[in-house]
Amino acid sequence: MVKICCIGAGYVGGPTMAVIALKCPSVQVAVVDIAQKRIEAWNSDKLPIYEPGLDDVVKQCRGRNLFFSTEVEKHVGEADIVFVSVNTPTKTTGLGAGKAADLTYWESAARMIADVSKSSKIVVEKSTVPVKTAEAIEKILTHNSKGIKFQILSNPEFLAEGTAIQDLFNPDRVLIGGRETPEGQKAIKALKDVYAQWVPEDRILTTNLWSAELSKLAANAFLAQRISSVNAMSALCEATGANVIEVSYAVGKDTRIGPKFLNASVGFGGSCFQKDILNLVYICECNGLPEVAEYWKQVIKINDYQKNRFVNRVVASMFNTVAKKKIAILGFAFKKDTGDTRETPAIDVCKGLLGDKAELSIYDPQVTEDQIHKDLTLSKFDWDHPLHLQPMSASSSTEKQVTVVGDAYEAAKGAHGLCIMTEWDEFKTLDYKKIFDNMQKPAFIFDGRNVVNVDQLREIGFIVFSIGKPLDAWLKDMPAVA
Ligand SMILES: NC(=O)c1ccc[n+]([C@@H]2O[C@H](COP(=O)([O-])OP(=O)(O)OC[C@H]3O[C@@H](n4cnc5c(N)ncnc54)[C@H](O)[C@@H]3O)[C@@H](O)[C@H]2O)c1
Ligand SMILES: O=c1ccn([C@@H]2O[C@H](COP(=O)(O)OP(=O)(O)O[C@H]3O[C@H](CO)[C@@H](O)[C@H](O)[C@H]3O)[C@@H](O)[C@H]2O)c(=O)[nH]1
Repeated sequence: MVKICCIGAGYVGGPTMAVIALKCPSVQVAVVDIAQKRIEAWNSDKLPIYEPGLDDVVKQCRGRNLFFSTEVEKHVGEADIVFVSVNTPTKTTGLGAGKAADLTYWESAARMIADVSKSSKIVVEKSTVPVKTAEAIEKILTHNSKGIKFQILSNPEFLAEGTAIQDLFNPDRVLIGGRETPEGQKAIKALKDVYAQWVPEDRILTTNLWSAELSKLAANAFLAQRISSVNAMSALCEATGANVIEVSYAVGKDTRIGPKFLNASVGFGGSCFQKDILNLVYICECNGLPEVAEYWKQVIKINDYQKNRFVNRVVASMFNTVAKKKIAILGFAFKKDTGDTRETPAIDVCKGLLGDKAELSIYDPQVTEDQIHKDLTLSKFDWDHPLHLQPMSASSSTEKQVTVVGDAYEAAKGAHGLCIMTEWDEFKTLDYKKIFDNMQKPAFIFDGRNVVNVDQLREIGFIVFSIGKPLDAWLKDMPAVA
């Protein structure tokens, strides 16, 4: 029986290994982590992450051929294939701070693999890493390997949160990079055999190591660039009277461009796009390519511009001050169908409004009160470390200005304005007349996700701002400069 061990029971390690266990009943899969609470949650009825379809997959194989454990060394020692799916945050100090990937967790995992291994292993990079990381990992593994042979593969993950199970069941492609030696090719085949149990052969791509590592950064940069492109257009739409929904539909009808990933928004969030582009920028700079670095940096600059523009629009519309005004925040997760708040644009928007002394009432169907308070006090990039290494307590000043409530109506009660930060389906069907009746007047809605029906809300009496849509007269008279 092939034994797989995955180091890192997070958003990638957990769902990916659960699907491998489901689709390959003859493979034994152990997912290990240093975070005891996370492992306890994986072994309980309340899994540590919310992901549609995940509960069902875990229930089918947990205890059969899927195990979650803190016995990291034991399971690594026994495995034939070791996936490494640990955090690769942006460095906050030292060389490359603010851009380069921090490989501390990866390196410590690699050293541990080298220390505990008594048999040859395939080590798979599942985390997103800078191109050429495999070379460094190889050095660490072979330095102390007591004659044991390790083959390194790059197998980046392309799942998106909220659709992870669907993406894993039916991936656009699985990418496996390895050494071009006979041993490297043998290792590629062993991993390919695992995926081939459910992924059609023509969707399993094999490349050299560096192409696989770089393709992951490239794919995220291309995806994020589409969003920044449409968001840049949204600003121009607001200035000219064009409607970004119509523009992106017309643009996406060109089969060379395609319709997906062209939704204008308050900005992209999530644990990957910004981190991976910063990483790409740093690699370009290190390789003497400042023009290429500058090109990709612009994707992040437009994203920051979009979030600032949104805050300025809120404040400028409300007579240039939100001090002591209640503002409802609907949605805090970085996208719908997840409780994940890493790099969510809601954090920047809330911090911007708190800076202008607003009082926020926040509702999200999946994000806990604790998480929201923590997010509003954590420093940039601190979130991307194992849980027990993150600061725990929220600051009392934020706690005074922020309340977290259990539904959208409560959040909006008595508020001057309402901001939609996540495109949860339930926000499309709220009783906006009831919300309007319970708000201060004039009542404002700022839709950062284009989910509301602007005409209907204007008829009810709201002043409505929806990203990239023609502005109503009130907003035209109150220009917001980013
Ligand atoms: N989240 C996504 O959608 C996504 C998609 C594709 C790729 N990725 C990449 O995958 C990697 C993991 O991302 P994630 O979202 O799953 O992160 P995560 O924070 O949810 O999970 C990482 C886990 O690794 C554990 N860990 C860290 N060091 C460890 C060690 N030495 N031994 C054992 N466990 C250790 C942490 O405790 C944590 O539970 C990152 O490189 C990320 O860029 C993420
Ligand atoms: O048209 C769009 C599409 C997305 N978004 C936003 O972009 C962010 C990222 O969304 P998405 O890509 O769907 O989720 P992630 O889970 O971050 O997945 C991305 O990042 C993962 C981690 O690397 C990759 O594996 C995935 O392929 C890649 O899509 C979210 O804030 C979305 O709201 C938009 O604003 N407009």
